[in-house]
Amino acid sequence: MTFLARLTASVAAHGPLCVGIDPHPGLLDAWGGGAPVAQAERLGRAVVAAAAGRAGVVKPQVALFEALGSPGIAALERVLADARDAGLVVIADAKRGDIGSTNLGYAAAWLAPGSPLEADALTVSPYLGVGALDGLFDAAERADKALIVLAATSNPEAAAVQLARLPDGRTIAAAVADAVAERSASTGAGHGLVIGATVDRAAFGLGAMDAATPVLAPGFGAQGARLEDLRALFPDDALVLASASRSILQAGPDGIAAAIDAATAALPR
Ligand SMILES: O=c1ccn([C@@H]2O[C@H](COP(=O)(O)O)[C@@H](O)[C@H]2O)c(=O)[nH]1
Repeated sequence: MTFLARLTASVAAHGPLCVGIDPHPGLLDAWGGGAPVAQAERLGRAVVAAAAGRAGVVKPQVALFEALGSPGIAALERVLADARDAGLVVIADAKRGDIGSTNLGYAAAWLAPGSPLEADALTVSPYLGVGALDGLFDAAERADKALIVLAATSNPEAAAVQLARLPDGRTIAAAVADAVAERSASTGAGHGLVIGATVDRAAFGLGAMDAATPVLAPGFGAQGARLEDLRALFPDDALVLASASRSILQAGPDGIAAAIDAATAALPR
C-alpha cells in the first residue's frame, strides 16, 4: 500500500492531527527523572503509546535525539520501532537534503525497509535543488514511502529565501511545490509539502494542493496558529496534517492522552 493510501486511511480514521515527538531539554523533567537519554526515550515511547488509537500520525523531531549522541539515536530507533508496531504513520522530521550521491545515504538510513531508523516519510530540504532529491524520491517510491519537502516553512526567517522570485515570476516556494506536486501526481506516492500554518499563503503564491500531494502544516500551538482554524487556514487543500509538538507534550505523562484527545477535538473534521 502506498504512503498516500496509508495516510489517507489514517486521516479518515483518526483525523488530521500529527503529534510531534520533540524531547526538548526544557520539557524532559516533566516526563520523569534520570539521564536525558532515558527521559527522551520515555517521552517518545509514552507519546507513541498514547497516540495509538487516538491519532494516526506521529512526527519525531530527529534533531532532539541527535543532540543526545549515539545513545539518543538508539533511543529514537526504539521509539520508531514502537511506532511501527503500533501501526502509526511515522514522519521522521530530519530535514535531510544534500548532493545526490550523499542523499543515497539518507535514503538508506530513513527509507530502506528493515533499517533501524525506518520511517514512512522523511522531511527533506530542496535548497540544494529539487533535482538533487531524485535518488531519495526513487528510494521512497520503491518502498511505498514518501518525501515531505520544505516549501513555505513556519519560521519568519524563511521568507527571505522562500519568497524570492525566479525569472518566471514564481516564488521559490511555489516552484518547489509545483515540482513536488508533479512528481507526486505522476507516481501516486503521496510526496508532500511543508506549508506552515503561520505563513501568509497568498504571498507565497502557493496554489491549492489536491489529494495527491499532502500538506504537513507545523506552527499550531507553540508557534501561534490555532487548531480550530485548520480549515480556514487551508481551505482548498485536500489532505492537510496539523502538526503540534510542545503544546501537546507539555501535558506530561499523566496528561498526554487527554492532550491528544483535546487537540483532535479542536480540529475541524
Ligand atoms: O516549517 C517547519 C517545519 C518543521 N517544523 C517542526 O515542527 C515542530 C513544531 O514544534 P512545535 O512545538 O509545535 O512548535 C518542530 O519539530 C519543528 O522543527 C516547524 O516548526 N516548522
